Amino acid sequence: MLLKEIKNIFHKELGTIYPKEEIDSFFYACIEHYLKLERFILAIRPGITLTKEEEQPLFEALSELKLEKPLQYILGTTHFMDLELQVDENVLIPRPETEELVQWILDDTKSGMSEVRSQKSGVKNLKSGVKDQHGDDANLHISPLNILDIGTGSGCIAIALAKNLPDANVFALDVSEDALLVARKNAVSNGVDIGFLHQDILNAQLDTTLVFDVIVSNPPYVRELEKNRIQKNVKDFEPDTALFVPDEDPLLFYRAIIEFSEKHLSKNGKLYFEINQYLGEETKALFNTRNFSEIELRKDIFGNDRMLKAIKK
Ligand SMILES: C[S@@+](CC[C@H](N)C(=O)[O-])C[C@H]1O[C@@H](n2cnc3c(N)ncnc32)[C@H](O)[C@@H]1O
Repeated sequence: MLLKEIKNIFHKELGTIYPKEEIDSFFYACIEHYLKLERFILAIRPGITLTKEEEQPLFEALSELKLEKPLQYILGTTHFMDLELQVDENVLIPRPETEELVQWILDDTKSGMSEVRSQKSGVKNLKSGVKDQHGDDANLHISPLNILDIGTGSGCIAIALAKNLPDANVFALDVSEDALLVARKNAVSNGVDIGFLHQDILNAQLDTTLVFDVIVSNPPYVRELEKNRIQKNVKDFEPDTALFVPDEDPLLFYRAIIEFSEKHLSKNGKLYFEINQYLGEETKALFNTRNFSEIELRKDIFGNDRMLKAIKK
């Protein structure tokens, strides 16, 4: 069959469910993924014809798109920052808002490291004046950062941090063994070394000597009452354990992670959260009686309260 005919079938079959531009993007993502064909192929070879074997995965993807299965689960892959990650229905599909959270941590951490470097090399300079080829103190030893990602899912946060902070020791924790399996594969395919922990954060049993400099979490935060605002493709296909919390106690994970951080975050260590946009002030208030300072709420690119940072006293 002609490729352009298959494109028309995509539009005919999906036209009542998705906008035209989205159907185009599904179609081009499918031909790129299954057939390694660029999206401009139809412009340069309008008569391109596929064999039955080549058509088959496109029609299979079409049937799943009709059921509103997310394209990332159909293709089994997605992008997060500059990473390619494997995803399946055991893990949440990483969201762009979470990229903003990771970028916040990277900006803070990189500027923190250069401050420490310049302070230390300044002091040392007075005494020895020894510099390496980059102008840094040759004897300067900065101990590696220990970072923990709680509720790692696909591993997106932990892997992006490990990739961008190659000197850090990164750990990632999840209650779901199936999610950890996916995260492990993603760590391998992206060439990073991560310590995985299978734990329930609501009842964590971690050695008290394990202390982190940065703890980050995007825990489940969608209330049952918000379910009807959520699109069918999220509700029907993404894992409930990754998404939902009870209406009567929507911040249970935040409370547990703050308590955990009282024990496992170093002095001046930083805690970062992705949060429910409707519960920004309530989440911030959880820190009122806690041993934290400089609580900062931040909005995402859509203008919603989405991130929070706190520093352990
Ligand atoms: C919102 S998803 C975030 C996944 C990933 N970090 C991301 O940003 O895309 C929340 C994750 O928390 C995990 N989770 C749920 N309950 C948990 C618990 N009690 N202890 C540890 N992890 C839990 C889920 O399995 C899921 O992977």
